Amino acid sequence: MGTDKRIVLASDHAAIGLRRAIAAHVASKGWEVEDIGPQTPESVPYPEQGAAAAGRVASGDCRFGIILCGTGQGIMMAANKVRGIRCGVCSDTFSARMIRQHNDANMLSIGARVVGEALALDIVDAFLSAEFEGGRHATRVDMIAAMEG
Ligand SMILES: O=C[C@H](O)[C@H](O)[C@H](O)COP(=O)(O)O
Repeated sequence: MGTDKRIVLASDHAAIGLRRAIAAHVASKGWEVEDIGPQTPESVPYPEQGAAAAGRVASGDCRFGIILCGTGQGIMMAANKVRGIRCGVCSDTFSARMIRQHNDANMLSIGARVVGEALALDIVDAFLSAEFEGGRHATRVDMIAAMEG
């Protein structure tokens, strides 16, 4: 299977259960899942987990990344420090679709203490089924890339 159907998942300790549910869900949709963990409930710092997942996307080894922490915010901040990563936190399906269509996001972050499992799976589906629209949006995404120096 090529990298176009490979997705990396990672979380901190606050989102293990939801991460596993998402992993099973995307695997059932035909995605090859690389799950960075953690697998045990001990506290793990979200910056390390976000950076690890972002590295897999930035390297081109994974097409997308889905990351989770309690709010989705901290791990998103860490992932966006990695060159080439565009990650948004989503608690609704509209935003999940729009960060693909307008922002060409390559990572999605979800807060496990914010949204329930059913909504989280819908958010994942919205993200993975949307396509970047290019055009005027590409110009703006290029401006973000230019900020990376
Ligand atoms: O943005 C940070 C995340 O929400 C973390 O999951 C959260 O800060 C972890 O908190 P705690 O260490 O109290 O479980």
